[in-house]
Amino acid sequence: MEVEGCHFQFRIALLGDAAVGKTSLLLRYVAGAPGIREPELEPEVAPTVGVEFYSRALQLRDGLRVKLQLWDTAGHERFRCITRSFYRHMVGALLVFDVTNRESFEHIRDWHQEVMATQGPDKAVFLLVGHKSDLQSSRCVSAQEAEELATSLGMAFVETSARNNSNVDLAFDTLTSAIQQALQQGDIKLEEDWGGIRFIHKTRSPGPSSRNQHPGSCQC
Ligand SMILES: Nc1nc2c(ncn2[C@@H]2O[C@H](COP(=O)(O)OP(=O)(O)OP(=O)(O)O)[C@@H](O)[C@H]2O)c(=O)[nH]1
Repeated sequence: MEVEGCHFQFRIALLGDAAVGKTSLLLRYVAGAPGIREPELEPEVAPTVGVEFYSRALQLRDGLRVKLQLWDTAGHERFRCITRSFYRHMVGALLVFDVTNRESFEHIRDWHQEVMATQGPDKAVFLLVGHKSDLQSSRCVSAQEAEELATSLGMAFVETSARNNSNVDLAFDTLTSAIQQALQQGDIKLEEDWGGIRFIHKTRSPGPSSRNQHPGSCQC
């Protein structure tokens, strides 16, 4: 995979039932980017209407630079036709449930199925996220059964808490690395007319020895 002077953009969505904590998880992740001060307290968040957009840049293990375009989707059923229209344009999804809400866990297969039905099997990489892990006393989904579900669906599992800032970076890093691996192995392919992954080439500025080349510009 070419690295120097180039980077990728990965489009990733957070999917899951209403109020499982998708916005809080995403706000915590975006606030944790280098140079951004962490929020002092988890803010009271309003339910998402349709889809909202965020981004964060990442440097991967081998020096590859990735810009994550992050889509926060509404969990409520009445927005489903809007969120569905985004599935085809993403390469990764965090399937989020609330460890204190059994129903949200039971709906994970439906979320997965819905994306697969829209996208086809070779486009999306998933991560199962058990959120609100700080609420241990009211937990009703064990880590073991979540692991089993993740394995049966062919994805990794991470438990997170926006309140404790626990494993937030790990969740996004795990998904990003899995996308990178799928790309390197050819399981996912770059396609001109598909926005899930964009390859952004930043050409060098012309030096004395490159006078005949067209001056390049960064398209990011
Ligand atoms: N204890 C605890 N509460 C959380 C955590 N993350 C979010 N919450 C709370 O859960 C509630 C719902 O959080 P949101 O982030 O709005 O959930 P959402 O999944 O984006 O909801 P929709 O936009 O309706 O789909 C809010 O009251 C949050 O404060 C967490 O890690 N721990």
